[in-house]
Amino acid sequence: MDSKISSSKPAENREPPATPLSCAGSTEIILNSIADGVFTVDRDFRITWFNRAAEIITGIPKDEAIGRPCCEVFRANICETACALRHTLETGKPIVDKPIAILTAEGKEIPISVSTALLKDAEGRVIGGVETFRDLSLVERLRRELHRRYSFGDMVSKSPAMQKLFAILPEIARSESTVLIQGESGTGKEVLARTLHSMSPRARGPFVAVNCGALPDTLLESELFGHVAGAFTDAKKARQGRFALAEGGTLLLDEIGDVSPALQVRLLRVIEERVYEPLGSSKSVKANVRIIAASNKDLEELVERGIFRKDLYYRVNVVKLWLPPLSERREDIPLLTQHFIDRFNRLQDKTVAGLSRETLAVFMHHDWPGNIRELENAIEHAFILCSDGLIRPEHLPEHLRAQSKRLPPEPGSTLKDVERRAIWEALERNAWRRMATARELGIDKNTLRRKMKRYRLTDPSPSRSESSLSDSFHL
Ligand SMILES: Nc1ncnc2c1ncn2[C@@H]1O[C@H](COP(=O)(O)OP(=O)(O)OP(=O)(O)O)[C@@H](O)[C@H]1O
Repeated sequence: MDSKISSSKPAENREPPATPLSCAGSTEIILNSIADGVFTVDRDFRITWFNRAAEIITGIPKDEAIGRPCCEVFRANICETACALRHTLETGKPIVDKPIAILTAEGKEIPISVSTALLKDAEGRVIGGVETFRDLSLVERLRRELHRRYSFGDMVSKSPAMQKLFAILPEIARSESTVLIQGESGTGKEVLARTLHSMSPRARGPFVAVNCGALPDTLLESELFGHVAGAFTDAKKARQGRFALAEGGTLLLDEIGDVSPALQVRLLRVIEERVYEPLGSSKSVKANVRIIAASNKDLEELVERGIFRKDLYYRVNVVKLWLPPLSERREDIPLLTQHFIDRFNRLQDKTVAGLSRETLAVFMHHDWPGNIRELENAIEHAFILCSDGLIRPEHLPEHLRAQSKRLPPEPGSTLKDVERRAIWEALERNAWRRMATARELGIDKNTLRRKMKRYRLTDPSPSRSESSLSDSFHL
């Protein structure tokens, strides 16, 4: 992406122009009428042209800007370390929509996105660079407002079901009732339990989580209740259990549906009477702990099947909260995505701006069996390959990348759009077998081949694409 703007200097002169570049009349009118800031620099990074929006965004009049080094005028947080224009002038490569911050003339920091390109004269010689920039203050304000409206502690969601949940959480947090959180794996049961704890009067006390499904029965028992020295062969010293560690705070019993019948009895007692005995001890210990239980299994069904005690179920099911799977709250995908991008940008000091259109389409079509954890992992994966700009399908984990090839073409209303989509749908119906597809569409196979080439329709399945090539005809 090269930009050509006529220079007032003779083209053969390789020295940076001493006088400002002048845009041809109509170009200048156009550049001054757009909302994006535009400025050009010579090869010494001195500003040679500055449009009206650049004056408005930076608060610096054109006459003051022209001739000065761009870092003095622009005062961006990347000027010293990662100047976008320097990168473009040194590598010849443009930068697109890099989010940065600048200081205005009033000393106010504002977020902007910048794009850069080489500036060439009429003969194609590089005479400097051009930078366009967009004020993101409003976008940022709206984003913060959205975040405020749709967030609750560390959780974000705009889905109606979750909004209802957020509305009752403060009251639930204030009470001492035992809470049961149900939802598929990765839907946020632990983060919800933490949120409840942090909003409760016990917030200054500890939050302790124990995954009851991860330990065998005997270990889990000593993990929960602790043991005295000599309680069993390896118990050289006494050890506190999770109930003791959670004293004065909240204990999350995660995957409670996996607890054995014997241990269910012990849990029932501690929940009912708030006392327990460490292993090997006959002395009862008081437990001042609020209990939150969580399960990705349907406890009611486990009760019906006789796997989970009914009385324990009623004890933990005082307040039941259900977290819907991500596939049932797709409206949350963009919000959660931005939430994780912001978090990884902060943690990894990167400037990833968001998702490309294709990536967003992949995310919106995927079923997310691993729910929010899977989404978070996909974005973390993308951050390995992407430091700034937009996350594109090639940055995604393989299983998602493969899906990007499966997406239907963008809807459109021109005859070409409609034809492209009809061919894609017929190919999908016929598992991308061209003979069968051509037959269904009533066209000859060479016409189908030409149209597939024109519309860039390729078989998304690599293994099949070879066989479908050989079973019908060769490109
Ligand atoms: N509403 C949300 N907003 C932001 N982040 C969320 C939300 N829900 C879940 N997460 C994040 O998703 C990840 C998985 O959440 P969490 O561990 O709480 O799920 P879980 O249901 O307890 O999973 P499991 O059943 O496998 O233990 C965590 O990193 C959590 O911070």
